Amino acid sequence: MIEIKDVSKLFKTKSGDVQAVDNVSIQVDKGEIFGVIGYSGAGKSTLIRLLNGLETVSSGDIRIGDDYINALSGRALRQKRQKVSMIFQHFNLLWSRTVEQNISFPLEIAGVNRRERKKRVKELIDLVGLTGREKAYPSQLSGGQKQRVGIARALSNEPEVLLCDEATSALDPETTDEVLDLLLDIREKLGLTIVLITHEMYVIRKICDRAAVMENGRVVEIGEIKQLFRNPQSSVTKRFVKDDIDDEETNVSFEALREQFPNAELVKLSFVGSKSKTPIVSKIIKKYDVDMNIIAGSIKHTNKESFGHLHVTIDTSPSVLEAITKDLAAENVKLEVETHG
Ligand SMILES: Nc1ncnc2c1ncn2[C@@H]1O[C@H](COP(=O)(O)OP(=O)(O)OP(=O)(O)O)[C@@H](O)[C@H]1O
Repeated sequence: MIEIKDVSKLFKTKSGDVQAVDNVSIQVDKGEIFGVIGYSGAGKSTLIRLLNGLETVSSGDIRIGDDYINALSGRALRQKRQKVSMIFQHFNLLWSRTVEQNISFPLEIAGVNRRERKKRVKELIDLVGLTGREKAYPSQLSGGQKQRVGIARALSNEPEVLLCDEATSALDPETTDEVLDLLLDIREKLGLTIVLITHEMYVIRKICDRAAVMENGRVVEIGEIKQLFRNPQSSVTKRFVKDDIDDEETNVSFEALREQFPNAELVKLSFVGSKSKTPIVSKIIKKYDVDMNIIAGSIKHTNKESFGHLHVTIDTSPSVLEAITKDLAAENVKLEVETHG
């Protein structure tokens, strides 16, 4: 559906050249929710603006559907933009227009007749759950409702791709969840392909199928969400994953534990999906006759499955620990030693 091939973007500024996007290649399948995550300045905004032709590539190609975005201009580009629409962090609504007038606006520009517009606007209002709020002005809506209007407006011309530019960054956690659920729902109902950029790993985990991690304009890691969480490779991915996983309960103080269990190994067990239900810990305790204490644990959910971590102490010899590590690996549970006893 989307093919970004060897794309670079260089900005020439008075204070020198800025390589905002550096030789990036990404493919996104039809119906996929693909996330791009990175800290400020990583190049996410530039990349997403290249996708809808708001910026032009310095080199490389971007294909969406049958069209090469960099080969389009003028009317052809404007038409393509109707099929590659976008929602924004600050909603970008027209403040003097009501909800229904905002949603109708792109249809007016596209020359859709009044009757058709009315029908389409009603469908979209139902789809995003704003029935009853048609005549409200943006200033009368909550942040979540404003983003719903943004989503409905972006969907008005039946796009193939929806680009989300930090779409939930201005929202509180509960409203973020509502908007993310709406995006999942829309993907389900419309088979839409979604590309989102964010600096929040939570957003990636909650709805994306795959993600790319950017740093200094480059993609440093790309993969399925499960893989990024289970086995992050780059230091920046590790930081994002850690920030998302480490809630207060799992913030284990290793120093205190070392004092409490001076002879034990402190280990982290990571598991995915159904394995979280099998009695792996009790099997290991019985088989090796070892003492294990569960210190902390957490389970997180992605749009496909759950994965979790258990922090435990094991009082045993290095050779038995090695055998346990192998047994667990066969069950798809990763054992990492956190501190040495
Ligand atoms: N129009 C521009 N002219 C010059 N430099 C730019 C321009 N747009 C972006 N940059 C630079 O390109 C780099 C990448 O910026 P970009 O906005 O794409 O990153 P980002 O990951 O989206 O960060 P943020 O979340 O802060 O927007 C930064 O160094 C930025 O200063």
